[in-house]
Amino acid sequence: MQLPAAQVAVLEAASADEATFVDALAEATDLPPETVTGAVFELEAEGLVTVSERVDETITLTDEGREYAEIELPEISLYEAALEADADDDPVSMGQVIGASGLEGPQVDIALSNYARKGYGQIDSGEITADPDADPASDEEASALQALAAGEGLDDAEVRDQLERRGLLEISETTIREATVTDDGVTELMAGLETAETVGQVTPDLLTGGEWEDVEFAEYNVEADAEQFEGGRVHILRQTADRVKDVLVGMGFQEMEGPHVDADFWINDCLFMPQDHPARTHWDRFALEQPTHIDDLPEELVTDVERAHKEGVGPDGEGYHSPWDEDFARALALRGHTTSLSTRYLSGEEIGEIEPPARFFSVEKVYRNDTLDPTHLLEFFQIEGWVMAEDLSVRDLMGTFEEFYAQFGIEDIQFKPHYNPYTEPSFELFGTHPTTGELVEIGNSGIFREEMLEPLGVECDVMAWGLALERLLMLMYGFEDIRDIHGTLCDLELLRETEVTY
Ligand SMILES: N[C@@H](Cc1ccccc1)C(=O)O
Repeated sequence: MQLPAAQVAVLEAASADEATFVDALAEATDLPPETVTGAVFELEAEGLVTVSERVDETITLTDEGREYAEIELPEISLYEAALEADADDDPVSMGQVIGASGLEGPQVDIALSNYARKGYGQIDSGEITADPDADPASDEEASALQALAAGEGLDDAEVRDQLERRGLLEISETTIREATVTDDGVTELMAGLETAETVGQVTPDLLTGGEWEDVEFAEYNVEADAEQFEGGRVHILRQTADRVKDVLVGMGFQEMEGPHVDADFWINDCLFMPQDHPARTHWDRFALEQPTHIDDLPEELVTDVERAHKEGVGPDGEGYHSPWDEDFARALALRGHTTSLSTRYLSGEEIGEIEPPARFFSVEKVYRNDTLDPTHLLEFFQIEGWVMAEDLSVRDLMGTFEEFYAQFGIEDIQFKPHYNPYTEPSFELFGTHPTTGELVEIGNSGIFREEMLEPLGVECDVMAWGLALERLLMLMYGFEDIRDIHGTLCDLELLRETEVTY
């Protein structure tokens, strides 16, 4: 029998009595392991050897993991500082405890995001408590890091996954293959093997000399292990945002654009949000220090909005009967929702008066001073949208959402009655998380009230919404913590491997 040189060498080096590792065959034949792997598969295809394989895992600590194994986990430092500050009796200021803990930079985030999860205590609105019964000495993640640093293994899969997610260890997998010569292989070996010359690479000489016509070319081995390349790619949030835009354009919507920093007038007053509404003080807006106020507001609109706030609209109108201050409306802030774009467009300020029927959307960033947690970020993307047409009803609103979300494979939208000062009726939207099965709030919506539309000069119905792009991603890709896709704690593997297929 004639076989390529590598196969002859491998078959001769292998044994019929026991399985031989590819690495051992590589050493015995003096061939690179990938060549041996290729040869082994080809011999298997000829029925001359059998191949068995298993996947071996090696766990190694990252630099950060090694650091925590030596010093301690940031959440433990935070816990110790909180205990020291007597946080087991009363909640104490988080800033003070962080200062005392000696944690700095990203470690603060890391400590905060693991603290409550691991039962060290609670963090709420700038205050921290420490559970006196928590015991850092029995912290499973800390013990696992120490065991790994000491060269021991780690069997607890849950702890291992958690540490991997935290980027404290890396798991690499290698496929180990072994070959055993079959009876047919033995027969061929006894009969004597001849070496067939094969050519792996076409050269200019082969081509110009015409030799290529007579040589035998080596076959491609598509199963050989190859190096994995991790190039840059578009973030799944961006990919999904682009997809959302495509879907909305497909549904007949036009895109709105506008300032990230805007006057409260456009963000709140035009939405019939009373100036003493708790959200306007406690919504923790990010105010601007420089400049503090907008220069221009359309005068006539200011008068009409003020009147709606004070007296309401129509003959039986009811306003808020509370003071309305133009200076307050001129104050600048990072927008807490993109409904500021909707008020700008509806007022005619952006592209002139809009005639019904019309549909507009934006997929843009908004800013809220929330507490960072698995479902809340301080900056996130809102899918804003509105439809202006005669005689709109809640059926139109729900139908639009069903059509929109179905494009992303989400077919079980649920609605809950809600309240917004600017819509009546109002609905929150929920979807089911694919892995936890929990209901996740994904948006807020409603039909704009007269008190909002009349001053803007809109004479027909407008239904509108603000949906959370990141929450849509959670439903689509099944991750449970928004920080898996954003920021310093993101899950690189998830970002690398998630296919955006819709
Ligand atoms: N502005 C609302 C969303 C919304 C927009 C338009 C109408 C109703 C609700 C929010 O941020 O939650």
